[in-house]
Amino acid sequence: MAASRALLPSPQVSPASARVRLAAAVPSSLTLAARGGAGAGARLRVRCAILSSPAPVAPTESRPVRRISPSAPDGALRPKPAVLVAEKLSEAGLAVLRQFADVECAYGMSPAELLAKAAQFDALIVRSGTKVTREVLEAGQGRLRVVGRAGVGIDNVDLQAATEVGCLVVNAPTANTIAAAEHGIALLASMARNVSQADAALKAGKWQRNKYVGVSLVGKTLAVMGFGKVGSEVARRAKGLGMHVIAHDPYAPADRARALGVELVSFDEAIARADFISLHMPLIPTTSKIFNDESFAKMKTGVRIINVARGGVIDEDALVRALDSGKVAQAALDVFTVEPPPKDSKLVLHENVTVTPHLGASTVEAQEGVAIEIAEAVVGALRGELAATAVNAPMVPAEILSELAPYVSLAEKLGRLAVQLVAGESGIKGVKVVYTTARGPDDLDTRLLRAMVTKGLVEPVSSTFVNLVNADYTAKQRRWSPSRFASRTCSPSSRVPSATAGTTSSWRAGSSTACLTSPSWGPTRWTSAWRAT
Ligand SMILES: NC(=O)C1=CN([C@@H]2O[C@H](COP(=O)(O)OP(=O)(O)OC[C@H]3O[C@@H](n4cnc5c(N)ncnc54)[C@H](O)[C@@H]3O)[C@@H](O)[C@H]2O)C=CC1
Ligand SMILES: O=C(O)C(=O)COP(=O)(O)O
Repeated sequence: MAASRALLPSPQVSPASARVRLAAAVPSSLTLAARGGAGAGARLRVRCAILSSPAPVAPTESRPVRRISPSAPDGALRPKPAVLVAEKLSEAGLAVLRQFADVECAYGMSPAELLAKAAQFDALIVRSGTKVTREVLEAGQGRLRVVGRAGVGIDNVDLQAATEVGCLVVNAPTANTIAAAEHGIALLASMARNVSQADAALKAGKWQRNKYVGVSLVGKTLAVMGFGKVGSEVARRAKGLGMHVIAHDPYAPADRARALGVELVSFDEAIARADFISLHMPLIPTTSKIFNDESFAKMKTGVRIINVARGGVIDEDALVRALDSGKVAQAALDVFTVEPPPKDSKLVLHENVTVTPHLGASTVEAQEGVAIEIAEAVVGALRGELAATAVNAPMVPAEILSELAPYVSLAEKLGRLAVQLVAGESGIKGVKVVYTTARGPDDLDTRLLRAMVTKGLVEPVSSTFVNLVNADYTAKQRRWSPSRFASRTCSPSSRVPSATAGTTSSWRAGSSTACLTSPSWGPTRWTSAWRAT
C-alpha cells in the first residue's frame, strides 16, 4: 500500500529530484490539501508558517539513482531486482523469488566472494552458515536493501550495521518451529537410551547390552530454557512423554505456560531442579555462555543437557569439564560455537556426547515452509511493503497503517519543507514533532510519521538514505534527541486539540504545522518545529 511503499528500503530517489522546489522567497504561509486513500474521506491540511528568513538549500552530495520497480507509476520498464541466495533454499521458495526477481544461487561462497557480490544485489538470502558482517553490509550500501534469513536465529547477521545502512533484515520465524522441537525430542530420547553410541558400537561389531543401559524419561523433570515457539512445542511433547516440565523465560507470558501445564521458574531454580535441561533461547549478549562453570555447579549431578538453540549459549570448555567430572552425565548437541566445529573438538568427540550437524530445521517440510516464508518476505520488502517479520524495523499493525497511510507522504514533505526553511541540515539544532490524536497512548504508534519526517529532513541535504529501518538511528546520529519526538493524546470529543509545539522563543526559527482530520480519530493535529542556529 502507498504508506508502506514510502517507508521501507524503497527504490532510491535522487535528493535533487526529490527536493521540494521552493523559491528563495518563501511565502509566509502555505497551505497544502490532500485526500487520504485508506482513510477514505480523511482530510488533511498543512499550514506552514515561517518565522525567520530561510536560506536556500542545495543538496550536498548526490547518490546513484536506481529504480527497480517493474511497475513504476509512469509505466516505464524497470530492470528486475536481483536476489542472491547464498545457501540452499528449497525450490518452492526459489520459484516465488523468480516470479519477481532475477535470482542467483551461489552456495558455499567464501567471505571474500560474498563481499565482492554484495553491491550487485538488491537482496541477499542466507541461512545460519553465512556471516552477514558489517563489511558485507557496507559494501552493499546503496544497492543491498534486504537481507532475508531463511530461519529464526539472526545472530549471523550484524543487525546494528544493517540498521545503520538502512538495510532491512527479515527472517522466517515460524516455519521451522516444529522441526526444531521434534529434533530436540529426538535428541532427548536418543541420548537417554544411548542410541547413537550403541549404533556405532554395533556397526563396529560390538554387542554391548550392559554398557548401554539408559535412563527413563517418564516422571523426570525437564527444564525448558527459553519458552518461546520451539521451547513451548518441546514442552508440549515432553508432557506427552510423561515428563514434569518446568521452564525459565524472563519474557514468557504466564498464561501460555499455565495453558500447557508448565511451571515458570527462575533460572537458578530451573537448573537446580532439572534432570534434563533443554535450551531454546536466542544467542544474544545476555545469553552468551550463560551455561558456564558457575551454572553447571548449581545443577544436579548427573543432569543431561540438550541444545538445539545456539552453541554460543554454552561455554563449551566448561561443558567438557562438567562432562569429565560427571556433573553432566550426557549432552546432546545440534549447534556449536564454531560451525562446523574443529575435527579434534573434545566436546564433539566426548563419548557421552551425541551430536548432529545443525539439523534442527532440516526436514523436507520445514525447508519448504521456510523457503516460501522468506521468499514472500523478501519480495514484499523489495516491493516496499512493511514486512511482518522485520527484525530491525517496527512492525506496524495493519489497522494503524491504513489510518496513517494518507499522512505518510505529508510527513516527508513537511520534513523536506522545513529543512529548506532553516538553511539546510546545518541549521537544525533539534527536531520536535508533536502528534496529537484521540487514540490512547498505548494505541498510538507514530514511528512511521517520525521516520518520514526524518527522511524529509535528511535526504534532500545529504547522501544518507533514510527509511523506517534507520530513521531513529539517523536522528540520533544528528543528536536529535528522541525525547524531542513527543506524542500526546487529546480527548476524543475535543474539536480543536490543544497541543502545539515550537512556539517558544528557543524554537523560533522555523516551524511547520500540519492539521490532520481522520474520521476514526476525530480531529488530529500535529505540529513540528525546527530550531535553527
Ligand atoms: N537448531 C536449529 O536448526 C534451530 C535452532 N533454532 C534456535 O532456537 C532458538 C529458539 O527459537 P524460537 O523458539 O523460534 O525463538 P523464540 O523467539 O520464539 O523463543 C525464544 C525465547 O527465548 C526467550 N529468552 C530470551 N532471553 C532469555 C533468557 N535469558 N533466558 C531464557 N529465555 C530467554 C525469549 O523470551 C523467547 O520466548 C533460537 O536461538 C533459534 O535460533 C530455531 C530453529 C531451528
Ligand atoms: O532457524 C534457525 O535458527 C536455525 O538454526 C536453522 O538454521 P539453518 O537455516 O538450518 O541453517
